[in-house]
Amino acid sequence: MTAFDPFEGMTDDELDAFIESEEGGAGAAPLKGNEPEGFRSGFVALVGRPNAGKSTLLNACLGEKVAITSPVAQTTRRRMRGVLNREGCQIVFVDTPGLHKPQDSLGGELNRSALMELDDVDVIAMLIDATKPVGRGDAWVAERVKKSRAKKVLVLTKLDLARPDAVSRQLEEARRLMDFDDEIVVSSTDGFNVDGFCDLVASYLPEGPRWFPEGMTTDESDEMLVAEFVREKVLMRTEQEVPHAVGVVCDSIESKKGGRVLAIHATILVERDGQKGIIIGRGGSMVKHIGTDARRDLERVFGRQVFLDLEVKVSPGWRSDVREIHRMGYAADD
Ligand SMILES: Nc1nc2c(ncn2[C@@H]2O[C@H](COP(=O)(O)OP(=O)(O)OP(=O)(O)O)[C@@H](O)[C@H]2O)c(=O)[nH]1
Repeated sequence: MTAFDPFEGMTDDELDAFIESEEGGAGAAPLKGNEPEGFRSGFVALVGRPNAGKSTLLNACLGEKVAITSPVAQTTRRRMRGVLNREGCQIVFVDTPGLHKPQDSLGGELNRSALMELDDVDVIAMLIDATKPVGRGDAWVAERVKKSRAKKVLVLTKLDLARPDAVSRQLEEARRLMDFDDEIVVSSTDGFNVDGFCDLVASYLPEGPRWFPEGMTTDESDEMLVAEFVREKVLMRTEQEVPHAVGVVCDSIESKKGGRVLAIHATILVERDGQKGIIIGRGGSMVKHIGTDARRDLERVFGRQVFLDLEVKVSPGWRSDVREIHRMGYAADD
């Protein structure tokens, strides 16, 4: 069962080429389509500090939610691609984990995953939050971005929250970080300049055929979408150290009742018994809320009724175990 069939519309030869080239994308062969002359296609990485608004901008560009978002820093734990097909171009956005000073193995792996993208894309959109002072964190990101040969676009986010004088100040500060090829201010929640942002990055893409079939929105598997939507609901409903200690694995997705119902089992992993108690809640109330919230989103994504069974387990110190981090699908090479 797949919600987004990544292979839809591909010939057998294209499928072989796609599989051989490590899931397609940067470094892979483009599809041989019959795009009109002048068709543009390429990769745009969204990078920046945690919470800068990368995943929210990705969802706004695509017009549907494929990446989870939350007020908790370091929500994104995987490099995720979102494909936007417009007249005359295909933009493959690459959402990356926020770049930050790592506190544990998970943080280190997240940085590595984000940095790996920088050399392999056509455009880097460096996002800076209009409401937070441009600081050492942004300078650190800029130093890494500078080394890439990609075109560099400064994107000032959350315009709806900032005063006009603060926006001008912020732009001046951001321009000092590096010589950007272009700049734009956006509000992803209001939709302000989201189309303009797509036009701008598209203008820097090289001419060439599509990289992904037209009907495809994301390269995430159904299992990963389930795990991420469940994790988002945990982030929304819990506080303090709990969100960072949570990992989610989707164990199974079964089609039932002639395909009308999906029975999904997922495990929420935490590091300590106390965190398990918080996730389960009094009389199981918290995990029930998380399940209800996630089920609503998943029914929309999969377009059918979902039965979601959640289990909570303790896996001490998983964030310090690189193998466990990768098994859960977080960070580079996954
Ligand atoms: N008001 C407003 N809030 C925004 C906007 N863009 C993002 N946010 C909020 O900012 C918070 C962080 O957004 P994300 O998109 O998750 O940020 P991110 O850069 O992907 O974060 P990491 O996963 O930590 O790297 C969320 O609470 C969003 O709702 C915007 O344009 N306006």
